[in-house]
Amino acid sequence: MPDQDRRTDLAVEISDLNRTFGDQEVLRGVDLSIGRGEFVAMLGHSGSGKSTLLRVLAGLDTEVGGVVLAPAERAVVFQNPRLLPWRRTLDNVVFALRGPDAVVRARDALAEVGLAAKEKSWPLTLSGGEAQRVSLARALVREPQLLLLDEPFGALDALTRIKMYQLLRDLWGRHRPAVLHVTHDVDEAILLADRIVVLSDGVLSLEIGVDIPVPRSRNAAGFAALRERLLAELGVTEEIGSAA
Ligand SMILES: Nc1ncnc2c1ncn2[C@@H]1O[C@H](COP(=O)(O)OP(=O)(O)OP(=O)(O)O)[C@@H](O)[C@H]1O
Repeated sequence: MPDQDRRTDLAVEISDLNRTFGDQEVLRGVDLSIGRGEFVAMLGHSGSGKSTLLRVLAGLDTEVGGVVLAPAERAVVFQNPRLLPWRRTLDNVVFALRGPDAVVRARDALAEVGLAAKEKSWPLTLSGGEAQRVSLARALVREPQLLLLDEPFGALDALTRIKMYQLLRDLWGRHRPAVLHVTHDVDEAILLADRIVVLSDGVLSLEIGVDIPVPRSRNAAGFAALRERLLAELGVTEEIGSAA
């Protein structure tokens, strides 16, 4: 995968991306661009091809058709924090970092996610939210131009999630990577993203800007309408308890 042309305003340019597994066409003619520093959320049903697309952008899958341009400096955060259990928290962030200032940078990154006091802790002693904060620190300490998030808050409780939204927005504001954030959560996408795309059976079926001023809340004007639009695109209705 070639490096993105540094003269453009785009961090990611995907055109006519196709991926098949056997005779299953998992991604079909996907076109997607992400601007430098832009925050894009991707919604889609289970099995629609979101993780496949993310893996392609991460450079983990090259068996594809079409053109994919993405920066070499990229980092991925998964639903499972994937910390190395035999390394203390700080050593997990230092891991794979080069240079004489690696430890200082890792300490700064841990402080940024509010975990300076946990640098000597073992990963198994951290809460789920703390472990995911370490995972974010490990990703951002390398100052990636592209941050790929694969349902990063999917395993967290609802209250921790809300705190993580704030943290992620703050981190993004300070470091300004381009972000592709894969989620099943429509509210999460609206609260966080500049633009939302919907992947339906391997095809990008909707692309929509989020025109709600920041700071955002679920009560903001336009939130409910956008939510309805996205749920309709996903083919979901929310009338729990209505007579069948
Ligand atoms: N390595 C693989 N070999 C064969 N099929 C695969 C492989 N990876 C993904 N698939 C198939 O591609 C389709 C899309 O999978 P993918 O993981 O991208 O979906 P997803 O939208 O991320 O789903 P979820 O939201 O459940 O994580 C699925 O039908 C899956 O079985």
